[in-house]
Amino acid sequence: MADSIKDQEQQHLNYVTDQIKVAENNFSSKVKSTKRDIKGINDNFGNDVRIKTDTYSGMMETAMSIRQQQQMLAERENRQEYAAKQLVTLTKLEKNPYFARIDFQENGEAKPETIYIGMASFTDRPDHYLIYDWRAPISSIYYNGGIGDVSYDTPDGVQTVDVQLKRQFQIEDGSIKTVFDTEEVVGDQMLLDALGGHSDTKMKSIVTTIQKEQNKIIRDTSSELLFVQGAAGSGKTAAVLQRVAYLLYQYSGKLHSGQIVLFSPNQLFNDYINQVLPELGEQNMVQMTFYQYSSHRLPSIEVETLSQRFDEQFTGNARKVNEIKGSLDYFKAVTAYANHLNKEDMRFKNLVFQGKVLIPKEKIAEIYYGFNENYNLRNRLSATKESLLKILNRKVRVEMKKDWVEEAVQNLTKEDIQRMHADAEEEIENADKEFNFLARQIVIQSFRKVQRQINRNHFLSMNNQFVHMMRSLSQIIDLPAYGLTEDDWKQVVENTIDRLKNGKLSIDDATTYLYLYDLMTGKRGERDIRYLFIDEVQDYSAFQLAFLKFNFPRARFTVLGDLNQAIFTHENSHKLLDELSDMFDSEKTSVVQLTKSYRSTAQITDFTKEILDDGAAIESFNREGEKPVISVAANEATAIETLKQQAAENLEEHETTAIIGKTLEECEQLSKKLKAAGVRATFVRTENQRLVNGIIIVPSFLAKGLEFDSIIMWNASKENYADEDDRQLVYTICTRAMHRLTIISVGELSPLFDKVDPSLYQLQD
Ligand SMILES: Nc1ncnc2c1ncn2[C@@H]1O[C@H](COP(=O)(O)OP(=O)(O)OP(=O)(O)O)[C@@H](O)[C@H]1O
Repeated sequence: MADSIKDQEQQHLNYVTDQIKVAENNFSSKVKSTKRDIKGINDNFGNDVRIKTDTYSGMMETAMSIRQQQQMLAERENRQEYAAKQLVTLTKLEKNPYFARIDFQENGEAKPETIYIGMASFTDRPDHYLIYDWRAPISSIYYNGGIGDVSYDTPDGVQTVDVQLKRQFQIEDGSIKTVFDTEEVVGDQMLLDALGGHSDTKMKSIVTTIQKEQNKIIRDTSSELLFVQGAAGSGKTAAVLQRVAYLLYQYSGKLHSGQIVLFSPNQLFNDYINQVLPELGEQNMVQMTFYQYSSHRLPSIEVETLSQRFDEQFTGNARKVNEIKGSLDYFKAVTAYANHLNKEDMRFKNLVFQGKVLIPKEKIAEIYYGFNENYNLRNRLSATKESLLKILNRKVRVEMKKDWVEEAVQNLTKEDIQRMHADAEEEIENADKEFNFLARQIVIQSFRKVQRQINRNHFLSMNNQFVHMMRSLSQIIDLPAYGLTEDDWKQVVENTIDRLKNGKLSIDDATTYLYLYDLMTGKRGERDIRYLFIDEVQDYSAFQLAFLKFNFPRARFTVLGDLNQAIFTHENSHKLLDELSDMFDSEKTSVVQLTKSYRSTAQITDFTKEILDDGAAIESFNREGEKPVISVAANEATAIETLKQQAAENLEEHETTAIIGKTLEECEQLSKKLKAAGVRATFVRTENQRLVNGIIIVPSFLAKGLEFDSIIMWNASKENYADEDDRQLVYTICTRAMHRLTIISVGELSPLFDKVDPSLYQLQD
C-alpha cells in the first residue's frame, strides 16, 4: 500500500479521533454536571419540599412536591446514565475507531459515498456519520461482497450498490498499523491474522472478519426457526453471539438481554463465551444448561448429571427405551395422557394438618371432577384451589373449638397478643370476643402451611401421577414399532419407580416429569422470552426440544448443531432436523450450512474430517501447521513419558494445552499419574471450574464447544474407543485443536482412525 494512502488515512483517522475526543469532553462534562445536579436535588430536598400534613390539601401539596422532586431526580439520573454509557463507548472507539472503509455508488447517484465501519456508530453532528456501527444495515455491504455489485437488506427492501473500494485497517491506540485494499468479501489475510493467534480462556468477537454465510445467520430477522448446521469450528457459536449483539441493536428499546436465553452444553462453555457481548458493548443474555433448567425446577429430585449421563452405556433394550423417551411420539403421548386427565385419573394427596387428614384426597377428586366438562386442566385446577381455600376457611371455626387451641391461647405471652392485635387492628371489647379473636388468629397461623400447600399445588400427587402415566403410555405408544414388548415396558416402569423412590431421575424422565406437571397445572410458558438459542442441539432429544418450544411459546428459535458431534444422542441426531421441522412452520424455517472450519489448521481439519463417515463436505481454511501426530505406546509408562514430553514442548510454544480423556474417572487417574511424574496440570473435573492457561486435563464431555492451542487425546486405544458409537466423540475431541494435535494410544490404536489416509498424519511408535 502506497505510503501516501496510509498517510491520508492516518490524517482522516486523526480527524475522527479528535472529534471523538471533543464528544468525550462533552459527555464527560455532562456526567459531571448531572452528578452535581443530582447532589443538589438531594441536598435541597428538605428545603424544596414543604411538608404540610395538618390538612388534606396540605398533604396533597406535599405529595405533589415530593413527586416533582422524584421526577427531576429520575430524569437527571437517566441523563447521567446515558452520558456515562456514551463515554464508555467513546473511550473504546478512541483507541480503535473503525476497521473498514467502503466507497460505493448508489443507483442514480452522481458521486460515490465513503463510509467507515466500526464497533459503534459515531456522529459529530446530527445524521453526519463519521463511523457506522457494524450492525447498521449499510454495513452489510462490507460482509456481503467484494468489489462490484453488492446487495444488502434495508428496512425498505433489498438495495444493490456498486462497491468501488474496500479497505481494511488494523488500528492500535489511534495509529494505523496496516491498511490494505481487497477485492474479496473479507480478505483472507485479515482472517489469517485473526485465526493465527493463540487461544484464550475467553472467546473473542469476530466482528471484523464475519463471513458472508455467518452474516446471514447474524442478520436473520424473519425466521421462526433458524437451523445452523455447521462443521466443528465453523463459527456457529461465534456467529450466534454476534447475532445476539445484532438483535439487541436492531430492536434497541424493544428487546433487552433478559429476553434472550442461550442453552449451552455446560457451565464451562458459558464461562468461556461470557466476554464476547461485553466486548461488543452489550450485556450478556441469560445463559443456562438444560440440566440447570430442569434441575432447578425439581429441587427435591436429583437429576442425572452430565457426567453420569455420559457414563451410562446404552445397549440393547436400554437404547430402544432411550429412543422412545426422546421421541416426538412420546411427547405427543404425554400430551394425550394429560388431556385425558380432564375426565379421570388425576391423582391427589390428602391435605394433612397436625398429622391428621384435614381434607381427604377423595374429597379433592370430587371437587376437581365436579366442574363441568368445558373446564380445561388449568381452570379446573384453579377452581379446585379456590374451593379448597374456602373449605379451609370454614374449618377455622371448627378447629378453634379444639383443646389445643385453648391451651395455645392461654400460653400466649403479652408480646404475642400485642403483635396479633397490631396485625389485625382489632379492638378488645370483652373477654369472650377476645378469646375468639386470639383463637382464630392461632388457627389461621397454623393453617398457613396448608394454605401454602394448596396454593403450590401440593395436593397433586405428582410422583404417583408420573408412574401412572408411564404405565398408561404402553397403551398409547406403538411399542413394537420401537422393538419393545409390553413386558419390556413394565420393566422400564419398575426401574423408573426404583429411581424415583431414591429421589432420582434421568434427564429424559425429568423432562417428561416437568412437562406432565406443566400440563396438569396449565402452565403457559415463559412468554416474555423472545429469542431462544440452543447450542449443540444434536445432544438434545426431540422431546426436549418440543418441551422447550412449549415452555418458550413466543420465542424465535436459533439452533446450532453439528450432527457429527452428537455425543449423547448418537444416531438419533440425524432424525432431529426432520423432527424439528415438524414443530415449526416450514415457511418460517431457514437452514444455513457452514462448511468451512476456521478453528484448526488445514492439516488438522483434513485429518479430522476423515474420521467421519461423511466428512467430505467439510472444507479446511488455508492456515498451515504441522500434521497431527499419532503415537502408539507399548505400555502406559511409555505413553505417560510421551505425554510428558509433548506437554512440555507445547507449554514452551503455546499458551494452552488440553489433555482430553474419555471419562471423568480416566482423567482422574491420569491426573494422579502426571502429578507423580512431576507434570503440572490443572484437572477440570466439574463444569463449575474455570479454564486456566497452561496444561489442563479435561474429560471429553466437558470439552464441548471449547478450543485450545494444542490437544493431546489421551489413550485413543482400541480398548477405549472400540465402538462405532464413539466415532463422533473422537471427532469432537480432535476438533478442539487450533494449532497442534497429538493422539496417544496405550496399546493398539482405535480402529476409528483406520479410514484416515496415513499421509495425513505422522506415526510414532
Ligand atoms: N469469521 C470469523 N472470523 C474470525 N474467527 C472466526 C470466524 N468464524 C469463526 N472463527 C473462530 O473459529 C473458532 C471456532 O468458532 P466456534 O467456536 O464459533 O465454532 P463452532 O462451529 O461453534 O464449533 P464447535 O461446533 O466445534 O464447537 C473460534 O475461535 C472463532 O473465533
